[in-house]
Amino acid sequence: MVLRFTDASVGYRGAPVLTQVNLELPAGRCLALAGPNGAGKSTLIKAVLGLSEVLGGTAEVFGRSPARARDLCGYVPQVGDLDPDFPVTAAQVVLMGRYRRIGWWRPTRSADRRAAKQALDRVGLADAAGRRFGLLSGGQRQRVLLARALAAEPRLLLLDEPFNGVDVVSQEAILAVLRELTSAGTALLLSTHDLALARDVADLVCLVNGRQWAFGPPGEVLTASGLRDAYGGRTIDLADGRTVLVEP
Ligand SMILES: Nc1ncnc2c1ncn2[C@@H]1O[C@H](COP(=O)(O)OP(=O)(O)OP(=O)(O)O)[C@@H](O)[C@H]1O
Repeated sequence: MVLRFTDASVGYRGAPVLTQVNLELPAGRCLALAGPNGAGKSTLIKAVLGLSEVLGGTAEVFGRSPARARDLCGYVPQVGDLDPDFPVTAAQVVLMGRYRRIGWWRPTRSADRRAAKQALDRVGLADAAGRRFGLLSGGQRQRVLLARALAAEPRLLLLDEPFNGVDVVSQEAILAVLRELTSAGTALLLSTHDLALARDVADLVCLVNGRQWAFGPPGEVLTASGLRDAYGGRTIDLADGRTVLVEP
């Protein structure tokens, strides 16, 4: 199993942010973390990376503690978390994805540069290699960050709100890569506010808000009553079988 959380609580400096996490993620599957702002989605992603604390229960990543599985995981942070003025090209950002393998103090080899180029190609941005990262659109920057994670050839890829502020072209490019990854056996954990997207792309959904409210296939988790419980809001059932959430 790629991920196995059992009665886990995660948080910072001893204070839990998200409790009662019980989930499993097998290889080649996509798990979406859904929940409102401040629900603890990023904190759970950081727990998998060993960047937030597991305060109770157990959290296994590839059968190890998160810190010991770090090299098997790739991470695509929220675009807004990065400083766009940092003076680097798209290709240099992607090359950073190789540092964990080669050590940042060692010179990159042609194999690393080739892997970085292939990763940029894969997200449809080969032409943008020499362009300054901060001058790319939000969607293009998100794709560059995806390419950086791909360059490390992870077996588990974590993506924090990968579709926030991303246009349709970039969203389609990202979705196509994510589908290729799961077909090749890579596991995905992504957070999203977009419940329709979670329903469409994920094999499994974990609904969180301070605690885990539900975990399972989208059809079982994203029900009107499940969403009402987790969000504490109202939902409207549409004729096409979808449920729309009305924030309180
Ligand atoms: N480094 C930190 N130290 C202490 N508390 C934090 C830290 N990062 C986040 N928090 C708190 O943890 C709670 C959950 O935040 P988190 O970012 O995990 O939620 P989220 O579901 O990802 O939200 P959003 O959808 O807004 O990104 C918030 O109350 C936040 O203030």
